[in-house]
Amino acid sequence: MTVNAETHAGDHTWRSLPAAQQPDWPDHEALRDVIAELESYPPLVFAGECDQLRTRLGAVARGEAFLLQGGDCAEAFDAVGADQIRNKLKTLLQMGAVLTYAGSVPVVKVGRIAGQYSKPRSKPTETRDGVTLPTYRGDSVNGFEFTPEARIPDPQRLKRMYHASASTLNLVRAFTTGGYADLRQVHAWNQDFVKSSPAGQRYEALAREIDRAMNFMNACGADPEEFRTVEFYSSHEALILDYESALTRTDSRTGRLYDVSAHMLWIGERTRQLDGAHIEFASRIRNPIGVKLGPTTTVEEALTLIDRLDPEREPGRLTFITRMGAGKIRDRLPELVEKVTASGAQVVWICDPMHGNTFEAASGHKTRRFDDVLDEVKGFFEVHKHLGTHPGGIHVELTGDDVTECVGGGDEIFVDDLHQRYETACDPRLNRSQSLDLAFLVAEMYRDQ
Ligand SMILES: O=C[C@H](O)[C@H](O)COP(=O)(O)O
Ligand SMILES: C=C(OP(=O)(O)O)C(=O)O
Ligand SMILES: [Mn+2]
Repeated sequence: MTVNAETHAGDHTWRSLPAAQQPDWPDHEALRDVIAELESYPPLVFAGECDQLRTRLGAVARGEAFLLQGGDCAEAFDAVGADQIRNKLKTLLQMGAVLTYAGSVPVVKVGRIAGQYSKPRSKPTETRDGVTLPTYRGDSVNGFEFTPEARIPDPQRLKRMYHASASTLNLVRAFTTGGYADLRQVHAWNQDFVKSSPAGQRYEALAREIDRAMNFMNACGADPEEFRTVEFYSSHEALILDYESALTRTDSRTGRLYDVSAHMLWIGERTRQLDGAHIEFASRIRNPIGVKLGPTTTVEEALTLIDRLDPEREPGRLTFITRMGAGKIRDRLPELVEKVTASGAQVVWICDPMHGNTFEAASGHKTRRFDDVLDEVKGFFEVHKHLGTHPGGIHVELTGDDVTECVGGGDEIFVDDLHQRYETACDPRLNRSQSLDLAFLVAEMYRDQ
């Protein structure tokens, strides 16, 4: 074990700085008790695993690998079931297989999973039929149900977040190392899906090619054990700093701090203020860090973020997750990439084509068009191709379930279909077929690069 769970050394320099988007906990004593309890809990991940992910992301930064980061917008406590977790994982593994094989590139797989329970919101309250209540801020804070009781922030939920993360991660580790993720199962991940969907059929054809390639390698004497397990990492937005800092521990090997709630943490668009608590917190931990960059990001901000978060200029430490919107990426991204590259920093650039493309349908559903998502990814590839830099990956909101939350895709979903299976607690996710469609299209773009 590489983390000494006994020496809790939660870092508290962030406490003197303004922290955006923190819950208004009504009972501070209860919060203090919860923090003390969380501080005694064992780590969910080990420092050495975070270091390994940083090494993998270093390869992405150098242009030798591609990052696939995806999962729910908001995980929910009542969705910690084997089927839902397996479906999500299956979707990510299928996307990974498509990108690796069709894109001919090693893929680093990171889930928005086992900790993605906290949401920043654009408004503090929500009004329905004349009733105004605090907004839902994720299961770690309050309940989704639209009642005054459910919407009161309850610090006990932070402990449920820990336990839900632990159960999820345990299952993810079992699936990814216990044989289910064996590349020889490449067809099995597609059963129940193939017949019904064009994306599934396209995937089946690719899986047959992968089979042939593996038979060839076996015949050449390659070790089949190589394909038995898959490296898979967890990540979430580091939003509720009381939780993240309670899970920050000193690594006994190096004496440095790691947030052991996930392998990778990212700072959101709404909390990345240079003089704010979130960036301060992120600057103190050794995990790989992501920062979301929206369309208003200036070159100065990007360069200062690098100075604060990656002072040693270590490839793999810092990932910029751009989320400009399909209409803005071709205009906003070039200057950022150009100036950051000219500064000598080697960050990972990945594209979140979801958060700049959200709109409200006439039915009131928050949704995204598959075509806008695709267009933003295209813009991302175009910009990097033009500058001769590496399009390092994608960051997507998806689920393995057959939901109707985003419109378009090969198995077309129309605006009028949205109500059918609209299950997200926050933002609209790509369903399995839309996710696979996207993976095939991204693989083509990567190959053309
Ligand atoms: O990912 C989450 C959302 O984009 C974020 O919570 C803002 O959503 P809102 O505008 O509905 O509050
Ligand atoms: C809130 C999110 O994104 P952003 O910070 O980019 O708005 C998210 O990733 O769910
Ligand atoms: Mn979201």
